[in-house]
Amino acid sequence: MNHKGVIRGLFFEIMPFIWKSSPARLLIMVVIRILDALQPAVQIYLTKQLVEQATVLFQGDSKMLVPALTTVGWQALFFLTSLGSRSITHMLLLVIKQKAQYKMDRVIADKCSRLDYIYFEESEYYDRLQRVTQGLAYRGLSVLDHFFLVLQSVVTLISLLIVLTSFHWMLSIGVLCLIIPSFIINMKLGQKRYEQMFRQTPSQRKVSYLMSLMTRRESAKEMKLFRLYPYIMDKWGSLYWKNAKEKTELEKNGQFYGGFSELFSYSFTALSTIVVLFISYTGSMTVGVFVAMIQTVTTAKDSIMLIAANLSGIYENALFTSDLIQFLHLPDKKQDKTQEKEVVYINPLALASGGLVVTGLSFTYPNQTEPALSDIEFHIKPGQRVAVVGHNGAGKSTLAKCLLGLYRPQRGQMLWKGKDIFEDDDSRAVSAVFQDFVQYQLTLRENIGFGNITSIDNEAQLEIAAAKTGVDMISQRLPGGYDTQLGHEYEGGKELSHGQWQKVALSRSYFNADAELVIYDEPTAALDPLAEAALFERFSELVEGKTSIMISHRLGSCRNADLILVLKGGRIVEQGTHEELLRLHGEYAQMYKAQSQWYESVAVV
Ligand SMILES: Nc1ncnc2c1ncn2[C@@H]1O[C@H](COP(=O)(O)OP(=O)(O)OP(=O)(O)O)[C@@H](O)[C@H]1O
Repeated sequence: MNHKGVIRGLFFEIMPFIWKSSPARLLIMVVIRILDALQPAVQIYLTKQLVEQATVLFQGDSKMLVPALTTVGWQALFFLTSLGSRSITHMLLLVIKQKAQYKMDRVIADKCSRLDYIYFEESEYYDRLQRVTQGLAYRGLSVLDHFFLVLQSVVTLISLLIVLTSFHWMLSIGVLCLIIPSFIINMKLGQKRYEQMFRQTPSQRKVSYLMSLMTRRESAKEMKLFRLYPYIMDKWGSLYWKNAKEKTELEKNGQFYGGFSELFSYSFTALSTIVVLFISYTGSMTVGVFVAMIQTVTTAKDSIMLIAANLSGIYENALFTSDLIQFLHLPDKKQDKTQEKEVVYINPLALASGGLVVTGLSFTYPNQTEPALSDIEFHIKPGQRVAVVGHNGAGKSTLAKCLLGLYRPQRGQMLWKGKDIFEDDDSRAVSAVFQDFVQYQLTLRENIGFGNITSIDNEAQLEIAAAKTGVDMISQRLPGGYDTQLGHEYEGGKELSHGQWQKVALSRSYFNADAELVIYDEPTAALDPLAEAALFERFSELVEGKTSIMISHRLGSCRNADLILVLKGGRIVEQGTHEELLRLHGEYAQMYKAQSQWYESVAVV
């Protein structure tokens, strides 16, 4: 984003966003800050008064005592008012920030919910997400602090400039000139910090990843077993220090140029004092006015430095929030420019019989040249049980994700009951169990109920879904039954075995009674042989009335399927029933023979 874009984003997106999150509080803040900003001018006036009254008092005129004490009283009153307003604004700002943070986090989560799943497969996405969340937590809302400080300093400065101009116009011009070097230096530094953060995001992410390898439960087993700690720690350390040194280098430059700016402002104050001294030499000035002038110049200089620092602070933070703006402007649907507009022929007979019709489906992952799926064609009639088999990397999971509408294929069509899967997002009609299913660190009830969130409180449906996979038995052994917190991440959570978690994931898919198409990607990989056999025995009953697609490496489990699709190198190389495929003596027959031979040889041993 260029300078203009950053400023536009700040004024037309970030500021209105913050404003809308708490307009009344912000308005009160603005009023209090403006009143507060007039304080220095009033204090300088009162100091001048006090010095002049004290001078008269020192000359032995005791009548001046009461007015002098009154001035001290006013000073104390203003001090107390400013103290009160400071704590009010502190509290107001806290609530404003909480509200804005909440709204921003919601907007980000909402955006994530709308983005195509394919974004989540890209490293650039994670880099950006890290910058966005970091930018928000540490930067986005600091704009607000900087804004208020600028507002307050500008009002203070204007009031002081009026005082200075009444004394000598050159002093006002001099004060104003101070802003230029300070602003430029701070702005350049801010830009450099942002560029550095942008450059370092991938390696920062790697630093966090390496740290998590050393601290997280999932990796602890292998880290200890393979004695990886020293190696990973070295890798983490060198990357950590590479980033840290770059940051130190930048800050060193910052300090150097910052020193210049300080020197410049000090020279100005010294020069102004000399000018005021020369003028006072003419004898037209009282001590009170002299003190007031010096104080005005110093306070005005401080206001200028504050304005410069905070303006560049706003710019720097705006650079950080520009990532947020770009993130929020990402098109929800990832448009693939290479998408071919070729018309794909669809068999009208297949279409008429309903079910799932897939024609000419091709899909290539972003940043890849080789397609993961090419020219996939098949037809599944309503209620059929289909198995998808193939070697590792053949494209089975990719096909499942395409069928679930998670990936948008570059070519071809997938029609469910005559409607394009991608265009017609009726997610309630589809359910799935993924290879890498989620172990929600929440209650067992939620872990199952998430299969159909609208029915999460339906106790009877929960019992049925749990009974189908034996989760009802697991629940009986848990202290809080279905309301037991699962997992190890939070206090009081009960951890399940991987196979038990898989049963819970299966129950989740059964919980969606409305699902007409169910896709299972290796649903029994973690189950013990008895549990797996029991599940397959009842499989027909479990998926009764639904169309099901099961990806499995265990070919024995596919024997009863109505249709078996054999994938190889992203293409369907064979399709038919178990008997038909065996008769072909092709890929499937070879895989089946290899597996059954292994079982037989194990039996002989
Ligand atoms: N996110 C991704 N980005 C790029 N390429 C990918 C991605 N996921 C998978 N692939 C590639 O796509 C191909 C098909 O992968 P897929 O996961 O569909 O295979 P699979 O048949 O399910 O394998 P397995 O049996 O091992 O689960 C592989 O060559 C794999 O390297």
